[in-house]
Amino acid sequence: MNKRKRKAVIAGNWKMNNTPTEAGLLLEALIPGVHDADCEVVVCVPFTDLCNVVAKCAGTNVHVGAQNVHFEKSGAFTGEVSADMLLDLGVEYVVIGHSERRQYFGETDETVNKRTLAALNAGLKPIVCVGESLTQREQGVTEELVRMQVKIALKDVTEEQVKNVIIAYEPIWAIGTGRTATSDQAQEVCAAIRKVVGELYGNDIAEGMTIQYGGSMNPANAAELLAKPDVDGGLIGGASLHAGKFCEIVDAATKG
Ligand SMILES: O=C[C@H](O)COP(=O)(O)O
Repeated sequence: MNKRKRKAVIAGNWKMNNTPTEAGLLLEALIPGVHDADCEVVVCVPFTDLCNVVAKCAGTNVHVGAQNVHFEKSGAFTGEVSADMLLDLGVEYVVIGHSERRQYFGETDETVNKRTLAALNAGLKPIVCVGESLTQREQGVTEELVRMQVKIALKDVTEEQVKNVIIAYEPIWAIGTGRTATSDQAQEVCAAIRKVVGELYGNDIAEGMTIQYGGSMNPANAAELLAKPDVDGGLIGGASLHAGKFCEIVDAATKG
């Protein structure tokens, strides 16, 4: 039993990796390795894997997420997937506003807000990503930027709904680079996020919110990052593609 204030959420973001067949093989190794985890375990997988992954995770403690959702309910939006479609498949979580979507697919704070509302209205739990570029960090605007990203993402989200939101702090310069934020840097920004949530919704809601860190989290640095009081979990990219590494991170969160 760990001493965390909040239950940690360890989410693997597979990004554009793993065919349905490969997903099945990865889960065969992963599921037994996390069965006694004392944290929430989530895998956020490509749309094409969702059906198989939901079936494979049924009856286990592994929860399933998607990596994006469209904000309209239905209609002429070729290539898009709605929140109701995900929910009907048995999906529980959805990553929204990942920096790769902001960088390569024109995602903005406004569309992040629309997707967050669509996910919440359908009953999905959004994992909303925020974070600064290296230039923004060097210019000293990290906190200001992240505050703005959080405020816009949560516009019109009700007090009841925000209890189902997870915020993932992902400094862009730490994603896939092997360059992790120090545990103090991660703590500082996660605490700033909790503060702005407190200003918007009050301290009780802010204290209950799960705030993850993401950016080159791995078995070697997870325990130190997760030991910080405002870091309630991780959004893991590269290391989530290896069952052994992912299980070690889950283990670090379990030991707390
Ligand atoms: O969503 C996950 C993050 O982008 C982190 O990716 P990474 O662990 O490969 O740096």
